[in-house]
Amino acid sequence: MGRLATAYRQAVALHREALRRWEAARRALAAAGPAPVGSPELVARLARLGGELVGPLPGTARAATHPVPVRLGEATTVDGGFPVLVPLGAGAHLAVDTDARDTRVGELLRALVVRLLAAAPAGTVRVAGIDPAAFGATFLPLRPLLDAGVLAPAATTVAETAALLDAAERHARDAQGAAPEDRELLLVVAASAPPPRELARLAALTHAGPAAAVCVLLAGHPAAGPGEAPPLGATTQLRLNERYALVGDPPGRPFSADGSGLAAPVVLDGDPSHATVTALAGQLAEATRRATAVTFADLLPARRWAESSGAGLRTVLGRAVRGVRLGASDAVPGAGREPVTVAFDDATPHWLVGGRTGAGKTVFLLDVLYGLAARYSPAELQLLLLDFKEGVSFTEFVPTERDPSWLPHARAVGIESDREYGVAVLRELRAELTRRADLLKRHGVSKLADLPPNARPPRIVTVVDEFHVLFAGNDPLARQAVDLIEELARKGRSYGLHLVLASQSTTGIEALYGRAEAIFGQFPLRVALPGGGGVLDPLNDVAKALTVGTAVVNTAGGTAGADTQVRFPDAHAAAADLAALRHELFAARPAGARPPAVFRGYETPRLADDPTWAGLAPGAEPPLALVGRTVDVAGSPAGFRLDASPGRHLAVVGTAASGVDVLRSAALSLARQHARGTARFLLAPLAPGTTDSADDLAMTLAAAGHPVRRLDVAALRAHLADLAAAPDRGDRPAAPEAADHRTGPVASGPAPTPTRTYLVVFGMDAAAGALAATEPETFRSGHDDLRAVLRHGPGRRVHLLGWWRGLRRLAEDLGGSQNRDDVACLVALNVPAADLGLHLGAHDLGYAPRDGRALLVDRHEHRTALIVPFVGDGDES
Ligand SMILES: Nc1ncnc2c1ncn2[C@@H]1O[C@H](COP(=O)(O)OP(=O)(O)OP(=O)(O)O)[C@@H](O)[C@H]1O
Repeated sequence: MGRLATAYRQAVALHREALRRWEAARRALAAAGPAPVGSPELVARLARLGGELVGPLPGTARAATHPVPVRLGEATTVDGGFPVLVPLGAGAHLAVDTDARDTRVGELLRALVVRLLAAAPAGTVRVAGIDPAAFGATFLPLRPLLDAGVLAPAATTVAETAALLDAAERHARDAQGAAPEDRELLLVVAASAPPPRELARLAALTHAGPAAAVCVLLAGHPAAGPGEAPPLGATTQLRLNERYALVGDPPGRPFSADGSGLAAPVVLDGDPSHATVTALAGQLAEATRRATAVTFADLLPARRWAESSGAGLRTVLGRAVRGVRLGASDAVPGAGREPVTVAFDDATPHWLVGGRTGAGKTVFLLDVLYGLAARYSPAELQLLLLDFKEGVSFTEFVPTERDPSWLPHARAVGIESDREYGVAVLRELRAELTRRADLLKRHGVSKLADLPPNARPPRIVTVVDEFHVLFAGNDPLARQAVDLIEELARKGRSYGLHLVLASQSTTGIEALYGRAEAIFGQFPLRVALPGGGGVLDPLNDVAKALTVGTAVVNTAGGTAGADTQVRFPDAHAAAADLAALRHELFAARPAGARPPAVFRGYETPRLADDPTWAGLAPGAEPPLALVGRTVDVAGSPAGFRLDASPGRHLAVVGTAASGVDVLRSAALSLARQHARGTARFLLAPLAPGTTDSADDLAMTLAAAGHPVRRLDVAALRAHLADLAAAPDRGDRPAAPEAADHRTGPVASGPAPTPTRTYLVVFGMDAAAGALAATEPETFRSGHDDLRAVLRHGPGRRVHLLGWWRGLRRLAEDLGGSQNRDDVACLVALNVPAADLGLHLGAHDLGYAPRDGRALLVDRHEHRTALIVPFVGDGDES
């Protein structure tokens, strides 16, 4: 009877008090005059008013620094009900004697979580759940909050609980050291009591005070005497009976004078609706996204090109993500603002970047490159950019038709690079390393940083995207690439040469077996993007929970504990800003700056577009037969000088139809180096389907004023005999053929005398039968004549340009591979590398035949190079 009477008195008193405050606040609000709806002033006033009556307005409570009143249910009295609010937040906790397997407790806990989250500004409360008894089921209805990143997956095992407590204790320590406005509240919700050890740690958190910014909601904690459960500090205790909850005195705001708590029984609030949870999660996710968004502008320095690369290069990657790791693989990210800076210097000379496809690797690299390019002038920094995937990672740094600007730091850019191109770039770098070693020696110093500023060359950052392609396979090329990378990684630090190797898979690269440690040991800075945990130590699993737009940066070779989680901006989304910066840097480029050398693996170069072709003019001696572009850093012309040495002929070998184009390029480029009418072309389209090409070529040559004649097999045979027998005939045209294709003005004047003869045979192998036959009178075969022409022709200004569809046929025509020097210039198309090696007597050619590529071999010059042959479209005239 006494208890009921007390409850009644308390209820009436609470009602009166509430009415009194309401009235006072209403009057105060009115007296203060009107405030515009939505104004911060009105919000602040309402917040004060609301906070005093029923709890804070949504999104305004500073629960990270002060307890805030949160409703937990309704007290029932004979006069009716009234809401019961208890203080929760930093330093104010709640315990229930029953665990969440009682549905009322689960519902209450969820309601409190939702209310606290709703009350505080977005991003200032994070929630971590412990639920050993129900294996996390208590938190399932809050799933949208998990997706929004404010709730961590529940700890259900002892290990997970211990890890969570580690994190919570770390959080408490950090918060105690942080300014109040920087604190975030960690709400630890135990749906059932963990084992005694962990329970004791949880209890200790309730004694840590408000500065620790922790709030504990602990269910299944009987408010029993000492010894049975660790005592809790600053905690409102709830006891459940069959129908009601009895609410103990809240810390600092007791209901009773004697410690007996609220005298009225309380009906606890039920679950928040799913719609409420979803809406809240949506708001929080959006607010978190906005609060933590990092923009491209965050990466840029206040002034362009203001920094010196003497001691190294630095740039801002993004912002640190402040997060509590809550278990083996989970993190609840918080909104960090501190910029994360990374460097290429003595401590972190090279970087290894990992991330699955679509993880944001390209974006990350663009962020880094623009960040560096904005800070350092081209005199301080140069870039070599190699991309081995299909894509457009670095295209924006090179001039295009649409945008002729380029990044002035870029020296060479490879897009969809060939491995051979990659190796060529690495070779250039090694040559640079040697040059720098000499430079350092001359100045008597041991590293770039010690050179006087006026003698110091720029640091060079080489980025290799999808580097596993470069090392793919176990062929000589892969081994060369690995050797070069190892040397550059080892020595680059002192010489200002820095490497960034990025890949979706950094393991299982055969060419690296046994050497990965030695090589990657030189890459102390590791960047793990989503799916890129392979670049970290196997024991370091921080990268597991990464989402696109975040990365783990580790400065200790991936070892756990040296990690910073960073959020970086989406460079793709800021394309306009990037372009603006690029144009700004382009406009500021030094006088005489040259665009980067560009290699586009997908490109099919045309003779007519080639700068070397454009520069060809009559009178070149010896003339150059252009066939394509070399796969090297400069994209240098691929061709052969046809001088007077025996064997200066061209054999194009392979079944690929591009053989026709190669011959065409060679013939047209040669023609361009002769004055009108001074070169004679004998065209023999012997392989099926080559007649049109030969006719087309004939017309173009004739239009350029050169005498042209079409030959069939018999005529070829006859001409070979003629050319072999009459040493001086090469200089003169045979009478009837000279005017065959003459057109235009040339026909009107006296014809100049051709000084060279080019015999262009489309499908030399088709003539094998005819050449094998012996002349009855002379006993000479066509092969005898051919071989005589091959040996003596160049001396008489006669050169053969032939396409053989098989290597064996070529060898037979030459009379065995011992005569291989008789045709010293070779363009091998789709010829198996082993056969080619055998023919050339060369091992380890490192050539893999593929579309759009050929191997150029000049036996006289000991030159072997991968080339991209020209394709013809008849535009060269
Ligand atoms: N910081 C970021 N914030 C938001 N979105 C991002 C961020 N970084 C990348 N993305 C998005 O992720 C997608 C993939 O990015 P990106 O092209 O860089 O991936 P990648 O790892 O290079 O993929 P791939 O290897 O397949 O080319 C893009 O749509 C990009 O807009």
